[in-house]
Amino acid sequence: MSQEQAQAHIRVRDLTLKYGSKLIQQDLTFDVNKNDIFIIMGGSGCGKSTLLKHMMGLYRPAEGQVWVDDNSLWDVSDLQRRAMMKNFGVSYQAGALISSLTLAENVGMPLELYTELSPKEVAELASLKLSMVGLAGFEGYYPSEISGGMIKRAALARAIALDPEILFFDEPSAGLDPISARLLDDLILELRESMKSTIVIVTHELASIFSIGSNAVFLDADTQTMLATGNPNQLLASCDDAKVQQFLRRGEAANA
Ligand SMILES: Nc1ncnc2c1ncn2[C@@H]1O[C@H](COP(=O)(O)OP(=O)(O)OP(=O)(O)O)[C@@H](O)[C@H]1O
Repeated sequence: MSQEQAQAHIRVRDLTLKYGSKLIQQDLTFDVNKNDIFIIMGGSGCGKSTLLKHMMGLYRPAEGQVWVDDNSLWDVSDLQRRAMMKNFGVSYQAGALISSLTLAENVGMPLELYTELSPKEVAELASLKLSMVGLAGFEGYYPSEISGGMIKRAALARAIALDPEILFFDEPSAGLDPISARLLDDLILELRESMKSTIVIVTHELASIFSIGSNAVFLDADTQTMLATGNPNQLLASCDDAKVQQFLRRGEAANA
């Protein structure tokens, strides 16, 4: 293995997450490897979205570091951090698309904001990104005119508009029926291959966790820290922690 492969893409070290004085999570230390589909999992309200926002540079941690390659997000200048964040593509659970803009305009927005491309080039690139998520021909549609699954796909197209090295998705398949959720999982796998990106996902969909997750961290609300990290299938097979087992077995007897 070369040295480049040996170093994790994102290294979270001794991270403490707080809102004001309210502690959410502490002592978080784990690695996200290049090309991982890394799942942040855990029960409701344990701090998954909060961790994601800290990893993407939106919130400054109370303690600890988030390293991306050789740079610690909060130990560089604001300018450098913004440059690092240009390599991040983001899709949130809610409000993913602007309803008054067409799909092509939604996807083109980051290109208009962050590049010097001409309107024609923006339109062409937006069209290409839409085709990458199976939405060729839907450039002129408004979000209200397409299905929930297509909206999620368009949100992913917008997240990949700038060819980011790292994609952060918060509950990408929330609210979808199982078949549409499965199709979205397939798409995420395809994007990982075509973009060669590292993907960090918040989800509590067990089907997704097991089918696309290559690596994961489990957060616990009671102890306010992580109880496990690793491949979800391996955690299911060999993690000793009862709460992790209970979660991965959908609440079925942890001692089974
Ligand atoms: N901006 C905020 N200010 C203060 N507290 C917050 C803020 N955002 C979230 N919280 C609190 O932090 C805790 C963790 O929230 P977070 O949304 O990160 O959890 P989660 O694991 O993603 O939850 P869910 O699975 O229900 O979406 C919750 O108690 C929540 O109420």
